[in-house]
Amino acid sequence: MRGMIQVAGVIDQAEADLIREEGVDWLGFALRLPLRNEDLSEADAAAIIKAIQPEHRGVVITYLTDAEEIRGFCAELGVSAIQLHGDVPTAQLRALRDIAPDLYVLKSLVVKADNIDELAKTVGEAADWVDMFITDSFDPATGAKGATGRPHDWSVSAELVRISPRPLMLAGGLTPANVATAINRVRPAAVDAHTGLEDATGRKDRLKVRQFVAEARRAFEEIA
Ligand SMILES: O=C(O)c1ccccc1NCC(=O)[C@H](O)[C@H](O)COP(=O)(O)O
Repeated sequence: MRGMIQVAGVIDQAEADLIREEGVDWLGFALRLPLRNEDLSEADAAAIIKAIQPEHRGVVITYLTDAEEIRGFCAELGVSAIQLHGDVPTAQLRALRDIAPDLYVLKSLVVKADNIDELAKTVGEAADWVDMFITDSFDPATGAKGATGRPHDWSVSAELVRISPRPLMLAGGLTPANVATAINRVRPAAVDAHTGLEDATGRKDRLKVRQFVAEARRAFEEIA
């Protein structure tokens, strides 16, 4: 799985349609978050996910950490992929693989000022139980570990790509203007963007999504 594009923070059916029409592969729905309100209800997310055709995929982005709870939530929503953004113990990742072997699991690696050793250790410990890692940015001002709109030190993500036995998705402050450079520097298997594709009202801007997809596809072809 290489050259994959995810757009996160879907807020309703119209936005999901826009993202899909512009050629994005995966649609991320942020639910059960500690720091901010969800953009949509779980019932609305489930209805949108149900209508997603097999060439696309709905991914639930959450801070849940308990394997049983994660499995139950995915079943309720009808999703086949989960992005775990919290500090999930390795034992819970292993338990999740045991009870939901077909669930595609992405595990976040939140890049801070000096935590590359800790992230490398997580890659080593978690790789057997996850399908993909996602590097994302930390905002020290708010404590946010996602949807920060801030790029991080891409050399950290590049090193994690080098050592990880699993594919890695790059996220954090990506925009149409920087995604090609980011792909060339980090050489990830996938990219994700959220706030960098929004307009002034907080909805996804069609032109920004279109440009992001075009720039990312071009860069993925260059590094292939
Ligand atoms: O998408 C969210 O609302 C969200 C909230 C809390 C934690 C993570 C969240 N999303 C994870 C993502 O995959 C985002 O797209 C990623 O953090 C990149 O966001 P941005 O820097 O705004 O492009």
